[in-house]
Amino acid sequence: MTTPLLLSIDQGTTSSRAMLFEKNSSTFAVAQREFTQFYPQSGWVEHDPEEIWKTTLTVCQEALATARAANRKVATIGITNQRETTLIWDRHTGKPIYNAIVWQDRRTAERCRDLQQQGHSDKVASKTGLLLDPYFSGTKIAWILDNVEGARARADKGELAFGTIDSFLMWRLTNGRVHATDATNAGRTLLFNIHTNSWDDELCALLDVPRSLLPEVHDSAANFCTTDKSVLGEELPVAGVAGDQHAASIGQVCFQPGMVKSTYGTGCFMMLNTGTEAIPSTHRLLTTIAYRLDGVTTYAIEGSIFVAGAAVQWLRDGLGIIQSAEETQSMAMSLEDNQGVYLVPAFTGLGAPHWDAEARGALFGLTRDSGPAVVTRAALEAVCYQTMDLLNAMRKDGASINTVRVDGGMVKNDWLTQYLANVLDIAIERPRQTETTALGAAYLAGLQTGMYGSLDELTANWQQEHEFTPTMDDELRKRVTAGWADAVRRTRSNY
Ligand SMILES: Nc1ncnc2c1ncn2[C@@H]1O[C@H](COP(=O)(O)OP(=O)(O)O)[C@@H](O)[C@H]1O
Ligand SMILES: O=P(O)(O)OC[C@H](O)CO
Repeated sequence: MTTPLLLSIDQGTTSSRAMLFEKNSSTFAVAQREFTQFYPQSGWVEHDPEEIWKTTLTVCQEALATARAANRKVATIGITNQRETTLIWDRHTGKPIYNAIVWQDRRTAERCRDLQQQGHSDKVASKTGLLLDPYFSGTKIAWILDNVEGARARADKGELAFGTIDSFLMWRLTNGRVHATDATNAGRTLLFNIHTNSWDDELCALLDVPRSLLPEVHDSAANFCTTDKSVLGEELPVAGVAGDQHAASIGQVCFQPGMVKSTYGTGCFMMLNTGTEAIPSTHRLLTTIAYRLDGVTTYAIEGSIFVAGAAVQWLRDGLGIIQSAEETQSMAMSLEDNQGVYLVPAFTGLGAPHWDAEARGALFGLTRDSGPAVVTRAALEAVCYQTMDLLNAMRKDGASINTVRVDGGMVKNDWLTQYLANVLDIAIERPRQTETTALGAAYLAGLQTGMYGSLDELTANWQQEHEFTPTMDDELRKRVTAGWADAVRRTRSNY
């Protein structure tokens, strides 16, 4: 008998994807749909929750149809999702009361500044590992409650539910029977104490979020729910849930302290496993729950960059200077150097280690000769320099890092991955299976349902496809990284 497949739902910032994996981590099928990004005001980013649901349902149905056509059984579902993105819906109808406010959205910057000025930063950091930044869910929840007519009163009456996207999908997959999330997603709300592993009343009061809104929090591998037959045509257990960056760490099998992965999707997120100890960063990185298994929390230090692949999308959809993301590779390669041009893609502010919500993007060093290729190259280079800033901050925090495992949509770009090795001056490992986010969620579900007996079994599945080693001379590295540092300095809101 053939081994059953694992279905992973990867609800990302720009697309919803369903992937079927074999037990050995190879891909059996993929279905994917992009959806609309809404930018209603400067610094605001929203998604239509019904479009998120519809695209997710469609890709799941397509993947399940592929399995059925091949006479293959699907054992379980894992869910992974864009984190922090905030939804509030009516418990009775399941209808969201406002669009999803996306993690990149900056509308609560002023509220965060007020909280900082009132002296709440240290308390929030010590309980949540996070900073008071609009990136996280807490202030977005309060914004919806205070700006949608009647919402606060309905929340006080217990009529509304809050969830990150995983929570919303489980609600819909079960026709409203289950309101749950996992510890990694809960840990990104500013309301969850990552040391006691529970919602924190003091933080809920500080951010003005009623406790009645919040979902039940489980381990990342747990019996979350069983899908309703009327939704997917069959009852399937959802047995693994994790925020996408945490899932990517699992897919990259970063189970040992000191192991690092960096994922290049819409944003870029670098995560360093620090074991069962939560280590506070002294260089403006986040302390986060890497995963929670069997009630034991493994922690990580994370560097978060808001714009990576999003810069490539801007070249395509905003400027119209490329037709497809793939073209960026040949355009970057067509130039011998960057001609002194730097793009700081602070479209929605700067994330780690700067945390400057008011900064906005800038291009430096343009001349009359600067054309599409140099701007394209600057966008790719920016992704690498930003990763370098994160690596340096991790090193200043005391980490000893010799290799970085990379994944996500952008790392198919060999030029980018080589340039990353060049500016970081370390080896970059690209795995055979680069869909590590979806894979990580599948692994969690497989662990819970007994398909895998241990983390070691997952580790044995990981295979390197290519190692990129540095080829840039020190002098050039010094020159380009100094050029970047100067561009960032001039982009800061306090410049
Ligand atoms: N060959 C490529 N070169 C550069 N960027 C790419 C390439 N292929 C995809 N991308 C970028 O990667 C991103 C998609 O990665 P993905 O991991 O699917 O993102 P997400 O999960 O955030 O939606 C897009 O922003 C796209 O522009
Ligand atoms: O959609 P991605 O892959 O860029 O990930 C989004 C992150 O989870 C935001 O924190």
